[in-house]
Amino acid sequence: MEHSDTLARLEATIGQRLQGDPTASYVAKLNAKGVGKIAQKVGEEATETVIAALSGDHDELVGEAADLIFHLMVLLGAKGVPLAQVLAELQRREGTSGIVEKAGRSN
Ligand SMILES: N=c1c2ncn([C@@H]3O[C@H](COP(=O)(O)OP(=O)(O)OP(=O)(O)O)[C@@H](O)[C@H]3O)c2ncn1[C@@H]1O[C@H](COP(=O)(O)O)[C@@H](O)[C@H]1O
Repeated sequence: MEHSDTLARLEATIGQRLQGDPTASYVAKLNAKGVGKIAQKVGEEATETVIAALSGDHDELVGEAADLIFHLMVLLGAKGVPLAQVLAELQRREGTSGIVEKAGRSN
């Protein structure tokens, strides 16, 4: 199965589950707690990803990165931001340099 389709399938599943039964779905349970709780989970998973990168092993980092991306996808879904819009923004940046000239600044 193509990995490139995985995020699209996950987005569709999350979209179906957001308003689902909180006793049967983690996505529905998290969404029922509000966007603040989802955002908090993204922050926690980001921190765990950083810790895994600095002191964990390869598999730990893979797992934490998956948790982070999943929770970010839930946040985007809850906020009504289509993944395609984020991918379009990344595509727009393709070929541009990440180094931006800052006039009058030396750092
Ligand atoms: N990819 C995931 C995924 N990754 C992690 N998790 C869940 O995220 C939770 C994170 O664990 P934590 O210990 O940090 O959080 P918690 O203790 O459950 O919750 P809090 O204490 O923070 O409230 C765990 O319950 C994991 O099972 C996921 N749950 C669901 N998915 C995908 O979402 C789909 C829909 O899931 P449901 O909504 O459960 O049907 C699934 O088919 C999967 O594809």
